[in-house]
Amino acid sequence: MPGILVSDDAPANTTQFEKSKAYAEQEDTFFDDGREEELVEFIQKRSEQVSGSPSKVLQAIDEFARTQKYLMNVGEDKGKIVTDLIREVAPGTMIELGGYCGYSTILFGAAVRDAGGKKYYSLERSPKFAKVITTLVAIAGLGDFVEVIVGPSDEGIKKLHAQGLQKIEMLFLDHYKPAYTTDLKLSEELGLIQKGTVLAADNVIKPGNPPYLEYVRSSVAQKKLRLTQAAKPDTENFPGRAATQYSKVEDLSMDVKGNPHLIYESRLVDSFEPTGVPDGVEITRCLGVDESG
Ligand SMILES: C[S@@+](CC[C@H](N)C(=O)[O-])C[C@H]1O[C@@H](n2cnc3c(N)ncnc32)[C@H](O)[C@@H]1O
Repeated sequence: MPGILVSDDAPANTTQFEKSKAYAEQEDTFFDDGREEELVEFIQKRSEQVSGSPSKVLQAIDEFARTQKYLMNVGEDKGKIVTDLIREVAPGTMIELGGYCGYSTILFGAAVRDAGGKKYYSLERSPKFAKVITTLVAIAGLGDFVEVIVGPSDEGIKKLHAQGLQKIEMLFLDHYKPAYTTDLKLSEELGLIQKGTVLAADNVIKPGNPPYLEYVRSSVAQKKLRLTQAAKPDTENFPGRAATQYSKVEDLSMDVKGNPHLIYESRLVDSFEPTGVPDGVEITRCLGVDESG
């Protein structure tokens, strides 16, 4: 494929992609066409060998995506960026937006558990995919550690807040691309984003997420100024089919303003999609609140 750096032996997260590990190419229709059920069958057939081992279940999911059909997982290279961060932050709880078949759920759930954490929440809109996550998480032995919350992410965030969640320690954003910004602003309004909160956002290069990058890289003054201007729909400025990626444009509230006083420090970590296509993870840390008014 053009534009892809390849090597047979480079380790993950260097400037090169190890092509022997590439997933099957992404087709025009690349999810919800029966492949998720095929994956469950593939893993269940191997359950004796992989049961109770997150890393073995992940290897089996990778094997399916390499030899059978593409899966829209975060993959090994970008996954390592986030697991390294989990080891550093050691969050008590972590939330992901968009769980799909549970690859990130198992990879990051195990990392949070191994770092001494208490719970991993996976917010997944599709009841069918939520069932796949629950099945594979149970095979990996993480059934008691992971809670899957079925429904749109904004409802899941509000539910967790209503149940007493006071702060988001770590958030992985990997769902409907325009909802990254809206859900972050909602979390800000609920007071869940505080000094020390760490955000990891997938796919900020492929397919890209210009509104999210603009928001987390803005100063407090820039965010305050933008609030005085007319609001733009969150589906604007998306490349290709990113805005409609999950079959239809989701309803996103235009009323969510966020908290412009939160100070962020944000940086891109370059990496690769599991197919070898260049992508990156945006890592954002909340440094506190600007009290100057
Ligand atoms: C790219 S996949 C997630 C991949 C997963 N994080 C992994 O790496 O294994 C995106 C998922 O987000 C889900 N999704 C889309 N919009 C959503 C929303 N508003 N709330 C929750 N989940 C959503 C889709 O159903 C899909 O399963």
